[in-house]
Amino acid sequence: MQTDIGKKAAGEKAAEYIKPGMTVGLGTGSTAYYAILRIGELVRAGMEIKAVATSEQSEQLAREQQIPIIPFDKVEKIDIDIDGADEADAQLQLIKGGGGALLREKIIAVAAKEMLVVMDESKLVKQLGKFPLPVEIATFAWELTFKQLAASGANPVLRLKDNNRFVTDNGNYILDCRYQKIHNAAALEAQLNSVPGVVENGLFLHYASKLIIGYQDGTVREITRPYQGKKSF
Ligand SMILES: O=C(CO)[C@H](O)[C@H](O)COP(=O)(O)O
Repeated sequence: MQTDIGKKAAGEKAAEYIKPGMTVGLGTGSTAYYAILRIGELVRAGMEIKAVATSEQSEQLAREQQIPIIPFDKVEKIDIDIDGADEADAQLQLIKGGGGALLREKIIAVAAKEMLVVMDESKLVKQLGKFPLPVEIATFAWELTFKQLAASGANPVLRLKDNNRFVTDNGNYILDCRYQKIHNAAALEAQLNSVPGVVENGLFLHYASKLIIGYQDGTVREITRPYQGKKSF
């Protein structure tokens, strides 16, 4: 597929930032996939790293690639998190969760010193919101949470998979909220987080330190936020 050239270029470029001894967060999706494959090659060539995964799917892929996955009680720091995005703007604000892994992805992104976002050129937008914003919700009385979000103008749609309700790795549902344009992402994030039943939302506003954008000709462009000296904990 043509677009995979950009995804592959971005994923492989991100792996260049990994150094021996690092603990790496492994993202989820078809672009993070290419980073995980490349990291697997590095590991099999002898590079010693540790990793944590943002989904069961990525953990399984990592294990197939012989990447050592460590339990969370052994994590002292996460040096780099490499993950995809559904949309990103030039301020490095993201919408994530198209693959349904947003909660685990956000937990890892917050803990990582650096978050590298791998994406093809189609994901870079002037304004967030065209991609429906995934909101993970508790299954208990989900219909009421749905109504609360609908009343706030979110235009939610319950995510389905094979005609059944999509269930996240955490046992929750996802509402895809169709805003079309998000004018004040920080205010929207605060409003969503104030609704009981909302577990997490797909706005990642402050976490990305670098966008690695892959193009169909195989080149990459990077947009970097000045390093803030962020610690894991
Ligand atoms: O947030 C995600 C999963 O929850 C993915 O990172 C996002 O959906 C991008 O995926 P892809 O690289 O396949 O386009």
